[in-house]
Amino acid sequence: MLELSNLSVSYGAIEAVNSVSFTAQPGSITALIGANGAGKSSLLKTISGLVIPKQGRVILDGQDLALIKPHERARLGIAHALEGRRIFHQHTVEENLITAWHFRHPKGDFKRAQEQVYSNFPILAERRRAKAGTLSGGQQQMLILSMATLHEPQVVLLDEPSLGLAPIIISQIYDFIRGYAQEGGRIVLISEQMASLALKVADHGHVLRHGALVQSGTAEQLSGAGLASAYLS
Ligand SMILES: Nc1ncnc2c1ncn2[C@@H]1O[C@H](COP(=O)(O)OP(=O)(O)OP(=O)(O)O)[C@@H](O)[C@H]1O
Repeated sequence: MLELSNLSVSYGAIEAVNSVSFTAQPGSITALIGANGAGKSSLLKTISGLVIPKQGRVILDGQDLALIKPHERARLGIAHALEGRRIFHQHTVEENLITAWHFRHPKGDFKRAQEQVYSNFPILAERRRAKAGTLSGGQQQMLILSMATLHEPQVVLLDEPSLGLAPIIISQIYDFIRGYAQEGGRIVLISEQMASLALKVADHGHVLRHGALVQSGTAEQLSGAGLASAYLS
């Protein structure tokens, strides 16, 4: 279980996250919903360790992560796909996968992991020798998700994975994320500006506004009336 307790983040005078607490269970997807600047990315960064909170705790399976550096969190099984398509554009699809594999000092079998990627997203197999910069936005997002999940991390943080993608690609990507969370009992957190998209894939949602949680519930509860007005203003 992942537990966020009373987390606050500031950048100088800017309060990005204000006393946020919630838990996320294995096998479930949690959506962080909010407008531009609501604090979603900052919250995800406190979990992967890229941002040090002003107060509060991040606890994974009972372990307080306060003193654990980002690269050590990655080895503990926390993967973070940052906002924007951060891949090596001049390298091929296969080279990007190899880089992601070696980045985390694996002991396992790369070939097997790679075949799993190509079975999840056959288009990546077709384009394995293409430079990543020549892929479509959807294919790049598939590559990013594949790189983030290559080591089968226990916790996956996805910052706006659907941004700028066509609905058919979004549903393909979300199907993969759902399977990844459910089949392996993993914890997935997704940040999304579009509540309707996030709530289609998530089990639970938390609405952030100006850094604070203003609404929480199951996806079904949040899909009801009143959500938009809670966070769009
Ligand atoms: N490195 C930084 N330095 C200063 N202010 C920052 C920094 N990163 C974020 N902020 C500010 O913190 C607040 C929350 O930003 P954050 O990126 O966490 O929100 P968000 O909900 O993820 O928005 P977006 O969807 O635009 O990424 C905003 O006011 C933003 O301008």
